[in-house]
Amino acid sequence: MTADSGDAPTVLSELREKAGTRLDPVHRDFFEGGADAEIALAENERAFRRLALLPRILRGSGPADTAVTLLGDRAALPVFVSPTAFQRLAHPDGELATARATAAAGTVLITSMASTTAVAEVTAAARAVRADAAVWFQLYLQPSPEVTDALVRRAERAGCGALVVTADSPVFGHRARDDRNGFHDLPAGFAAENMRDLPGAPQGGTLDIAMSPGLSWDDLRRLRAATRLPIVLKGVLHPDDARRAADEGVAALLVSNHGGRQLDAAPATVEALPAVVAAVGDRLPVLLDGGVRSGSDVVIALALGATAVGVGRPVLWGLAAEGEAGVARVLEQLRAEVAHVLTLCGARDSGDLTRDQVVVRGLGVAEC
Ligand SMILES: Cc1cc2nc3c(=O)[nH]c(=O)nc-3n(C[C@H](O)[C@H](O)[C@H](O)COP(=O)(O)O)c2cc1C
Ligand SMILES: O=C(O)C(=O)c1ccccc1
Repeated sequence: MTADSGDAPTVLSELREKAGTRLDPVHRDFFEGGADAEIALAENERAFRRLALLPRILRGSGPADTAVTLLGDRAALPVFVSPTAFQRLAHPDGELATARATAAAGTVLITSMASTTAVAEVTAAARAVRADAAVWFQLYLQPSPEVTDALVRRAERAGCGALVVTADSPVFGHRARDDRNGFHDLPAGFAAENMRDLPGAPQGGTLDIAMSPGLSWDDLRRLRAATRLPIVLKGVLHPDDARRAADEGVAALLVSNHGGRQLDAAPATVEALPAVVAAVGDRLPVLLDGGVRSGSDVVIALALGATAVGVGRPVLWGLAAEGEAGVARVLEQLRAEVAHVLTLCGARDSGDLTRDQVVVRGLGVAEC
């Protein structure tokens, strides 16, 4: 039996399958799952498949250059690692393996506030591989400013180059798989290591990560005043919020629906991207994550105006399947695919791509 057309196995899909055989099914559901009916989760991938790339020809573009600059950090590929929680549940080396592989690939790691390894250990592992490795810290603003401040100091001391503030989680999304499995906490022997020794934390234990619907632009402004680190706002979908974020002095935006794990009715991120780019693309870098599974997906997002894109689950698949080597394989595969697709599109780099090169599949008949 052959796979349905469009479903041929890829390096990433094979790592996903291997991860599935290695993971505890409860943890696999936690990593793979989305909110509610998992519509946003499915649509992130499907929306890329509804788009096509119109190649340009005979442009003499030469070999592709996949490198981009992200907030002053050089990335060898326009793909960064999006923050994902609890990586030690995927592999014993957890966040350390991800940090080493990402540093070796020469791209940016966004490490989660909900990591099972302390941020200082994550940055140390990355820097041991590459002295100038870029690690950014993902932050959920906490209702207590003292707690937020302590987390920011921790990220600063660890040498993080930016704070990535996740703003799409005024409450935790409903995850039906986790509810069914009764998965709501880390198992014994694992902890959210960044949450130790914070104001209000129990002696020897960790403070729970709070999500709060009370947070506002005022809280973001307070954060800006409390740090010199650039701030990336994660979870932007509405162009008016993009404009407001730019007005507030945010350094970059990350168009994201949290991998379909928060608002299930949220649009696919690649469908939300063009309006955000139109609103603020000339003022600050616009990043995207959600559903990126191939070099074509990356190039489509770049042609629509993204500076770079993030991958969440693909990194977890590599990690669960093969540890550090698996994460390295995911990033190398995407780098090679991006280079190949750029060349096939007649582009040396993302600056050669134009918006008109992205078309919607299935609408071509009207033009005939
Ligand atoms: C298992 C898992 C854990 C996640 N944990 C976090 C997190 O701690 N903080 C955060 O901002 N986003 C988190 N996300 C969302 C990712 O940063 C990212 O937006 C999403 O995974 C991108 O979609 P993709 O998985 O299709 O690549 C998580 C996603 C997954 C799948
Ligand atoms: O699962 C998630 O998507 C997530 O963001 C998260 C945040 C805190 C703890 C665990 C997971």
